[in-house]
Amino acid sequence: MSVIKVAILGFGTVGEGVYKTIQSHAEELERVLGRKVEVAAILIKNKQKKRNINEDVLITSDFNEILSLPQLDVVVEAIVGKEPTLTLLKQAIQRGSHIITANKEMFAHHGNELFELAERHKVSIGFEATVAGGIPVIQTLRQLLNVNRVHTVQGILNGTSNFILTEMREKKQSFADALSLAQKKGYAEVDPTNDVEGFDAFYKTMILSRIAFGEEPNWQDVERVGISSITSELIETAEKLGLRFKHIASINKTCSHINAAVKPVLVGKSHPFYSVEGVENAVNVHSDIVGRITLQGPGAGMFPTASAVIEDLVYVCQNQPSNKNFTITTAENNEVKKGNKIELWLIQGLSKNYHHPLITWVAQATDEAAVIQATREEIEELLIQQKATCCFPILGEYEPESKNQEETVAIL
Ligand SMILES: NC(=O)C1=CN([C@@H]2O[C@H](COP(=O)(O)OP(=O)(O)OC[C@H]3O[C@@H](n4cnc5c(N)ncnc54)[C@H](OP(=O)(O)O)[C@@H]3O)[C@@H](O)[C@H]2O)C=CC1
Ligand SMILES: N[C@@H](CC=O)C(=O)O
Repeated sequence: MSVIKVAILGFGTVGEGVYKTIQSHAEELERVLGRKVEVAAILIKNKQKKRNINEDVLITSDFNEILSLPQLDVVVEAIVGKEPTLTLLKQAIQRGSHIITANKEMFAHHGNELFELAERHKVSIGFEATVAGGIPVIQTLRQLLNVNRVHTVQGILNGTSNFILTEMREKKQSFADALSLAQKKGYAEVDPTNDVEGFDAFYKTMILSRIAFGEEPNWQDVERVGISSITSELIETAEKLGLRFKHIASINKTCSHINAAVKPVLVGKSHPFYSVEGVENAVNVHSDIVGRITLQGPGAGMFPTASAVIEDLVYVCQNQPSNKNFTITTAENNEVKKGNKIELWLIQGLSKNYHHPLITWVAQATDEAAVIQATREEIEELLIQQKATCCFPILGEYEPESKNQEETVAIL
């Protein structure tokens, strides 16, 4: 019986998880693919590190040795950064191998280039692991929503950020300690600035936008804010109001263009993301026939990510065209012009005595923080004039948490 030969680039959290899963699920893979799957080679950087890899696997830091193997059906990429990754994957495609990547930074920047090359060489690309870890969001959008017109996609897309926010709230951990734990657990990027400043979620959002709307917004127009400014005090204040901080990406398409933002916002109990905690991610798709669908699951870590890669292994071995059904029908929202919509905000530092005809006070959390209703323009004006120190939008409805809370939070 012929065998499917795989090379894994990188043997860190993801690469090792893929290697172990190919072994632990060998029977299932053989059953579904009709052939055994064998890891032929692993590319690493540091040859001195001790690794638990079978002797018959080629371990090398020279990709040419992998390209020279007599058979190479699939190259799984789980290394870091745009280069040398892009170059290695192009070489793999040119050699006729299907590729699978977990590397969102590289894929957000160069996905289209790889698709064109893959099409010419008649190979497939799997990239499920680039967005939301173990949640099969790419396949869901690709296979289940061909006729639905998608209005909006919202998601918690960075496991590390959600983990940090949860640890800070539940266990009263400091930001630094929570980040350090996320690193130990293998959730964070090699450079965790990517996680906590929103770059990782931004790349994932761009990949999702391509799937959901067939195109991306202009990258410069996307508001990208990370969680590094969220203090324990802010988290505590929000909790008093029955709200939780979540780092949320949102994308929608209006008549003329795609809007996207990646930033910390507040959600109340009725929001589907309120209970998405720890390293979990969630993606909510709103489309015209089905309504709202929320997918939730582990957004980072060894085996959740390996799960996405292994399912992609089946997908590419069945030689699905890499770009199949990439564009699904989109609904055009006739939204009120950005900036003029009245929204709910948690605002800090605004004097209780401040009155403005266009600002409605909803609840006072502490002497320093309140929930107000205002347009984004008014909020920006308050910040420019330094009448407030910071503010965060509240998604969905705001309801005080309990009777008890109504006593402590003055509803005006
Ligand atoms: N961790 C996670 O939960 C998830 C990560 N990802 C993505 O997967 C990729 C890998 O992440 P992760 O496993 O966490 O990273 P790690 O840092 O744990 O592992 C990276 C691996 O890549 C190897 N490597 C790095 N640079 C090179 C190079 N130039 N040539 C050869 N090998 C190289 C390292 O080699 P050596 O061991 O020798 O140092 C290491 O084995 C990243 O792009 C990440 O964004 C995607 C989804 C989830
Ligand atoms: N660092 C990423 C890993 C998965 O993509 C995250 O925390 O989400």
